[in-house]
Amino acid sequence: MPLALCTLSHSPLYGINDPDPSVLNAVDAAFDRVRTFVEDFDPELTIVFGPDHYNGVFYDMMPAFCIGSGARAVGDWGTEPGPLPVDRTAARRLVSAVLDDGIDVAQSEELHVDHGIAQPLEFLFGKRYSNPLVPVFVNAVGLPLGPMQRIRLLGESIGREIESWNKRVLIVGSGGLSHDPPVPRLDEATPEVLARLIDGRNPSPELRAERQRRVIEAGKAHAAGDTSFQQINPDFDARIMNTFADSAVSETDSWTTDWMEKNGGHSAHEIRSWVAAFAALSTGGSYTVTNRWYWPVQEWMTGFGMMTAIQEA
Ligand SMILES: O=C(O)CCc1cccc(O)c1O
Ligand SMILES: [Fe+2]
Repeated sequence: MPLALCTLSHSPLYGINDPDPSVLNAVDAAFDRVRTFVEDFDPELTIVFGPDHYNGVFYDMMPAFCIGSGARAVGDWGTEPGPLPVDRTAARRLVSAVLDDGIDVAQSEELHVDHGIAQPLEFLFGKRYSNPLVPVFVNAVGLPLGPMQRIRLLGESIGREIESWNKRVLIVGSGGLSHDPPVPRLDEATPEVLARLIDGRNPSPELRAERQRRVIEAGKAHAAGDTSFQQINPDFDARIMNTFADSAVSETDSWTTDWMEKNGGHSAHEIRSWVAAFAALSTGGSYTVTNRWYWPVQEWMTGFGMMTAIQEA
């Protein structure tokens, strides 16, 4: 039974700071194509790899990656709050299989996910989706991060296991390409920010609104040409997407955290979700990238890319 993949950038500024209609229409048309791709594939299960931005996972216990055998959306940036339709049995089997492979994955029976996982699901399945899924948190902002090889091995381990289930499984990878939005960082946190990075769950509506306002302002400034932000890097993004299109997933092992940050900005680590997704797809043999799109969108503060791929029969 074939596996299918779609990897896509996210940006909470979609629908808030929108680019020129010609760009927005092109992105929306691509989303329509991706949705058709998913409907045609008709997944029985969806595995979604995505990051968190200190809305659901904090430094009180920061795992490198964590499989959610239960999950709830925190509802940031207008995403729907509440429980996710997690296939607990499938998720627990994945945890066992990955541990058996010698990868010390964390498990959560109630993984809190933010727009990093909720936004692509809503884009793909609509607001109130009920199709079974397994969310996998991939640490991309809580530095320090381990080597890229580990995320590839995690993806491959998950890929081998789902391959053995003989089900139509859709693999989703969520994250921006090059981008550097104002996400707080441990190494420069004031005591007040540090407290939020350790224990920031259920912020007051005022605090959440203030954080979001800061990101919206940054997006506006970025779009207006403020160069104090690290710029979107289309060459870097093309290199990333070409690597996946060329089925060269293991080349990502040599990408260092430093290299990714210098060329792609701090949030470029979200590409780890794409690595996990393509690694999972690659375990069943060769795959074909059926579509790819890319726009550098200043208003959304990110290189915005999407790819779809299927296993070759
Ligand atoms: O709310 C936040 O902390 C960061 C929001 C954010 C902005 C642009 C692109 C992203 O991928 C992203 O996640
Ligand atoms: Fe993000």
